[in-house]
Amino acid sequence: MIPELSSPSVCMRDPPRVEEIIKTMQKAGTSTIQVISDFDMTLTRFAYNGKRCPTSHNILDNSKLISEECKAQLKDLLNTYYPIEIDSKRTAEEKLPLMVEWWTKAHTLLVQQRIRKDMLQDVVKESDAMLREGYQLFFDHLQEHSIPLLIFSAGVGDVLEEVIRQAGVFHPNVKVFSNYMDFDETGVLKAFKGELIHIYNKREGALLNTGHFQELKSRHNVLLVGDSLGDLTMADGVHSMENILKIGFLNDKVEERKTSYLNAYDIVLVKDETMEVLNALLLHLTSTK
Ligand SMILES: Nc1ccn([C@@H]2O[C@H](COP(=O)(O)O)[C@@H](O)[C@H]2O)c(=O)n1
Ligand SMILES: [Mg+2]
Repeated sequence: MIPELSSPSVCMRDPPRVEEIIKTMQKAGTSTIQVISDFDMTLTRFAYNGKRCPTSHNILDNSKLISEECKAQLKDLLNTYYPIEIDSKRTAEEKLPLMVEWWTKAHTLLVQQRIRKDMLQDVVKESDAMLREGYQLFFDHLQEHSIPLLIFSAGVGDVLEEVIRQAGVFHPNVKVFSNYMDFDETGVLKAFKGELIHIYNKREGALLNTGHFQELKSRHNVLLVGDSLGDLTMADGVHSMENILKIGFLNDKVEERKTSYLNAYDIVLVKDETMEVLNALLLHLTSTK
């Protein structure tokens, strides 16, 4: 049906079921579809030329806005908590309080750095942030077909918005739900706004009062894209969902995590830094034949 689904990076637990969902969604038409995607390591690359690409947090962590002492502290946090985040032997329940601890400590350190809002543009420009190859087609195609894209991220909203703005793809159909910085009247970071979003609370609760899914209540077919098992709850608030196709990028610790990803995601893209499969799927879903 879609040749790209036979590429070596694609793994599926139940290919006939995937085919059935795709057929049903294509038949229902573009006006019934919405896309919900994670940001870091899903819309952005995990690595380039053998080197890790930064998350929206790391873009700040590695920037000129952060003192050397604070950089070392943020790196220590990353070295302590990231292995826990991707540890396949620990349950989500075990990890949750530790993830809250990571995010809270990192945000406290960032606030202490008195980051200036007007510097964010430069910091993103000077960073190694990279959207996945094929991002232009992905964003433009969704926009052309008026398909809403919700980016649901536990990263830093102001930074990730700047990444997509600088890439020229922050189209009107894109909404971002993330951790936003709160600046004082002089433009200096004083806190993070609202309820903390970390990788294990991406669900209805966080979006409940925003009216987002209420506005999209006629879009019963969801394409969910993520890179963490925590991303699987991003569509929990969708009204009367009829079909959901879950696509997961498996970037790191592939052998240890493959089984759990195959059990949770319909399509698993293993060490695939591109949006080729996702785009082929979108082109198929929006075709009329
Ligand atoms: N201080 C932190 C906390 C988290 N991260 C990474 O960000 C990712 C979350 O963002 P999503 O867009 O993927 O929701 C998460 O996977 C953490 O590894 C970080 O880099 N620094
Ligand atoms: Mg992610």
